[in-house]
Amino acid sequence: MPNRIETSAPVAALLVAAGRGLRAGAGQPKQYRLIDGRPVLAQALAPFLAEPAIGRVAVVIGEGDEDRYADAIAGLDPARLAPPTIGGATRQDSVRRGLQALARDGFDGIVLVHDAARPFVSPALIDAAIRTLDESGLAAIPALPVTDTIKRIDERGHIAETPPRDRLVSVQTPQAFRFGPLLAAHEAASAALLHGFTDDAALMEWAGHPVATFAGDPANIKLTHPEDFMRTGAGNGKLLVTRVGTGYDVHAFGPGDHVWLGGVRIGHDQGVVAHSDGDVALHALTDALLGALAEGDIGTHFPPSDPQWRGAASAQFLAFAAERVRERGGRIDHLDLTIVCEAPKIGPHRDAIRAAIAAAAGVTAGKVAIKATTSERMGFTGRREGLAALATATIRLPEEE
Ligand SMILES: Nc1ccn([C@@H]2O[C@H](COP(=O)(O)OP(=O)(O)OP(=O)(O)O)[C@@H](O)[C@H]2O)c(=O)n1
Ligand SMILES: C[C@](O)(CO)[C@H](O)COP(=O)(O)O
Repeated sequence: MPNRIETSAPVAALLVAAGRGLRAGAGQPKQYRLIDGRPVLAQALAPFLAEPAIGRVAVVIGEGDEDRYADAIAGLDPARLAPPTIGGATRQDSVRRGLQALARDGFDGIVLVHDAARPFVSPALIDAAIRTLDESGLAAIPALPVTDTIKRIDERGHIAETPPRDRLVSVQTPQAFRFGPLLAAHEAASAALLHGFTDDAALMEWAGHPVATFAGDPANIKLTHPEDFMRTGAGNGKLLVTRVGTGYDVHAFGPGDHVWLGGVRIGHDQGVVAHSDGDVALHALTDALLGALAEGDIGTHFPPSDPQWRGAASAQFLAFAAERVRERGGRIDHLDLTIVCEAPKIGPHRDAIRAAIAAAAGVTAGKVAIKATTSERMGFTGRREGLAALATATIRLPEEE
């Protein structure tokens, strides 16, 4: 826990929330959508309201968003929350209007400008912003090294330049500034009819001020596109609820020299009697996912009567079910599999099976558990007449209406 921050000047936070969220879609501004049942804006505000060094928190909202805003902040401590300011057509305009409102209230000191669309901002990052600014001067912003190679393209989309990567960073918010110079830079840019600045540090650079950096946080993403909401687990802005499905499959042994289990070909003195490749593990997992989705079973989607599935690789069945989870705005939390047979031995193939299942389902291997057991020579598996698999799938799906 860092020490309480002692600053040389009062600190305010300005959250810009006047955008329309057109790239994220979903019919409403993204800052009012829910993640884990809480509005994005409320999540972005909470750590600023909780920071004792911040004396005032101001929000810029879109015209007509007053009711949405009131709903979103219900339950937050209103004591340090200033009445909202109405924003402008661009982020730059919205920040300027927010700064002007703070100036009208007589504020001067340090201001942290933050995107309401970054709800995962941590107390540690806010702390770093204030400390770095207080120690370094007029402007301090969070920066992360880029991991992709960045190129500049020409108007035809052809590469014009590949700048050396070791000096490139991507920058986030909160960005911390001395209030007076930031407001002056905004006013000057506006007077010069320059409205294309995509962050506030760029205005300070334009005004000739040095801008320091401190370490950004990879978790502090800006929700921009629908996939960003998918990654957070916030399918369509609805609360995600956990659903569990189970699956079971058996196949009789028959002539052959191998079996397929969990997408892995395992040499054996018998094969299995099946329409597809007879992979009981993948069939049980497919049914477990379809059960959690309440979308029928493997036979509903891949009827054994359909010749196209003769000898089919069962990984495609599991991949289909996993894709259905994603198409419905959900995510797979865990896949648990038990294979029941006297032989072949599963142990030597466990890691390969785990990796193959993870690849087919599009999850990390850490979300796949593989267990095996004999049935102590009892029943059809004990008599080596066939093999069986049981599976459980735990997923999260947007709550039903
Ligand atoms: N006129 C605007 C535009 C943007 N923002 C805010 O600036 C932040 C970053 O902008 P961006 O991600 O571009 O949000 P939107 O403008 O809402 O998105 P889009 O461009 O897809 O419509 C967001 O918190 C957004 O609400 C703002 O206050 N006023
Ligand atoms: C301010 C910002 O979040 C820094 O990365 C970014 O520039 C905002 O860009 P947007 O196009 O307004 O989302």
